Amino acid sequence: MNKQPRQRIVLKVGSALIAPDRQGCSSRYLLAIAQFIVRCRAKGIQTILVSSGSIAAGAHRFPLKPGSEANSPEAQVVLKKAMAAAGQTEMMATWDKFFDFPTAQILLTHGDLRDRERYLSIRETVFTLLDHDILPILNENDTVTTDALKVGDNDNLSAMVAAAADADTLVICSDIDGLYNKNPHLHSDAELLPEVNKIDATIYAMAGGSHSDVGTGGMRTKIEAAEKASSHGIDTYIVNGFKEESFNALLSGRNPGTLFRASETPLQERMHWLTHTVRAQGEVIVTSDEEMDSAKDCAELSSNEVLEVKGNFAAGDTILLCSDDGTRLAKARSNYSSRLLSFIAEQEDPELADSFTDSLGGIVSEKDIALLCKTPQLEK
Ligand SMILES: Nc1ncnc2c1ncn2[C@@H]1O[C@H](COP(=O)(O)OP(=O)(O)O)[C@@H](O)[C@H]1O
Ligand SMILES: N[C@@H](CCC(=O)OP(=O)(O)O)C(=O)O
Repeated sequence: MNKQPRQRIVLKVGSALIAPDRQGCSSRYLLAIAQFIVRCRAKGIQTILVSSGSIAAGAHRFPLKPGSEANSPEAQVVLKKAMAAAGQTEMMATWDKFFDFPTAQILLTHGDLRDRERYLSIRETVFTLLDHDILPILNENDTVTTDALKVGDNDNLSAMVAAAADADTLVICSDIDGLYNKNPHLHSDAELLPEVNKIDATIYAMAGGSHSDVGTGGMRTKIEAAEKASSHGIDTYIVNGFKEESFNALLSGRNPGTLFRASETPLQERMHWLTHTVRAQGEVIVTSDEEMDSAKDCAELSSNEVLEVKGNFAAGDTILLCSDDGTRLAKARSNYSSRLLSFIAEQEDPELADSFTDSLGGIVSEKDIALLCKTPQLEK
């Protein structure tokens, strides 16, 4: 489905705004946010909500029983999943009562987003809901997800949703005015950055973690989200969701927080998905003198140039191509499993190795390669 010639906003609302004291959902801050959604829609701006808060909203249903074992990390995870299940319905009911139009719930995990078919299916569902003036409300499906399958924070999730939905703006509503040059909860002289045009290691170095009982990720995950969104041509705002003025400012075209400008050379949808949504299942190390400046160069990779195969991956999984000096060259879908590729790469006779790839095809295909601009391994 093609991008429609209209504005589309993804609004991400953090837990602190939904269930600030973990005593169920509170309408205290949501009214201004709901009004913003209503006013966006009245202006013809399509709106999608990514709402955190199921765990914080459900927490009050699980008072700690005397002598219970709920303090071990494993028990905490189990408890949070149950809180999310109980809190999600309460959270949806709370949003629903603000609107005189229908809402729809979409719960997903990273496992859904990294699978191309499921990703496209989510995309089409969102477009269909928007076409019918229904407000999509998304959250991670915390109850079913596992470490391997989760996105883990709704900042990154909102950026993946914004890219999937071809949005032009992502608004992250937080408990603070925007990105400061250092954590303002620790440094009284911290200064707010109104605009960020380039996200690099200096910007990441400004970000600390969360200080609240309910937030996940702090500023770091918001910058990651802004980086993902920007490279898909999406402007990202971090604003203070506690302040009604933030929403008035946005509606009148002013920036109330920090604006991360969209890249002027955005990635095309499929390349963006490969770069920012899919996670690599393994690595293929190639000699650093290899020319890897284009997708065509990568697609011409031969098994003789493979130095090492790391991790366990199946044919069709995504891998990182790295050079032996640690530079990340590209992300690509592998046409080989890790076992088969290792077997071929270990052949001492280059002609024999070539004969395998001649009959089985290239290690990666040109259409499934996203170049990574030669980023160092530990950039962030
Ligand atoms: N450089 C920074 N600028 C602003 N906030 C920061 C910074 N570094 C760390 N933080 C913390 O990030 C918090 C916001 O993230 P988080 O607690 O995850 O909330 P949310 O629920 O909105 O996602 C701030 O309240 C602050 O404590
Ligand atoms: N999916 C979780 C929220 C995770 C999250 O990122 O929370 P937050 O930092 O408050 O946006 C929930 O619904 O409780």
